[in-house]
Amino acid sequence: MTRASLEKDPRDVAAMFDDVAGKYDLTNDVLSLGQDRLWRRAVLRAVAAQPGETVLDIAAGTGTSSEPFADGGVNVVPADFSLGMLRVGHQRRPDLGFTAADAMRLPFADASFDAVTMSFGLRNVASVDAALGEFLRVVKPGGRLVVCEFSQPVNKAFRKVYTEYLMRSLPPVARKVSSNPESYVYLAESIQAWPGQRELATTISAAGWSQVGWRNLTGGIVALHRAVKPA
Ligand SMILES: C[S@@+](CC[C@H](N)C(=O)[O-])C[C@H]1O[C@@H](n2cnc3c(N)ncnc32)[C@H](O)[C@@H]1O
Repeated sequence: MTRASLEKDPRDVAAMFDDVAGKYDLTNDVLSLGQDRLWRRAVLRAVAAQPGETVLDIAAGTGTSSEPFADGGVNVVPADFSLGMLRVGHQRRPDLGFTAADAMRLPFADASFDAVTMSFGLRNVASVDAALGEFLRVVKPGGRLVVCEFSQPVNKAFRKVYTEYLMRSLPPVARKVSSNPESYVYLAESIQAWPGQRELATTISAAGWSQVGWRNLTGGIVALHRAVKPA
């Protein structure tokens, strides 16, 4: 994945995450100024999994987004298509059943999960519609979808400061802490190119999901979109 290219060829995306896997969690903590921990707790609450339910955490990476579920006694399946991320995840949490899977062609039967969640993954898939369709297929009727993704700060002045941080401050910091600084330039550019809250909600509805809504976190830097599969 190069600076000039925001084309999301699945092989390039997987290779980029293979490359950053070793330092992924450290870099995340530094660049989000620790906010990522709050976002993960919010995802857990939004999914609201009951004991005995099974949740697919797709694009789970090193499993950091799956851990709150596992630690809360929920059956969580962390799945990702970057073998490098899965390897680091397995070293960190050998108790989690890491699974190789592409969000656009999931290796799971219809209606196998009570909920599907995806944190900071949807922005990277080549076809958002294909992924949303696959999530709908593998979740049970009445099951939930929770997407946690970077979004648009709602306050204009805050949005300006944040855009400065994203485009000017983040790349030099990433250069110091990451093994692949180019990937953090891609991060900044892909966030800028990503649709806002309302537009993403419309895309989720168009894919067949009902009761679509969202909640902003950290002033809209991140949005949690929630939806239900029609019964
Ligand atoms: C920014 S990381 C997020 C990891 C984790 N969910 C978290 O919150 O820390 C994005 C992950 O999405 C994965 N990914 C991107 N496109 C994917 C796809 N089509 N299928 C499966 N995983 C994908 C990448 O391999 C990477 O591990």
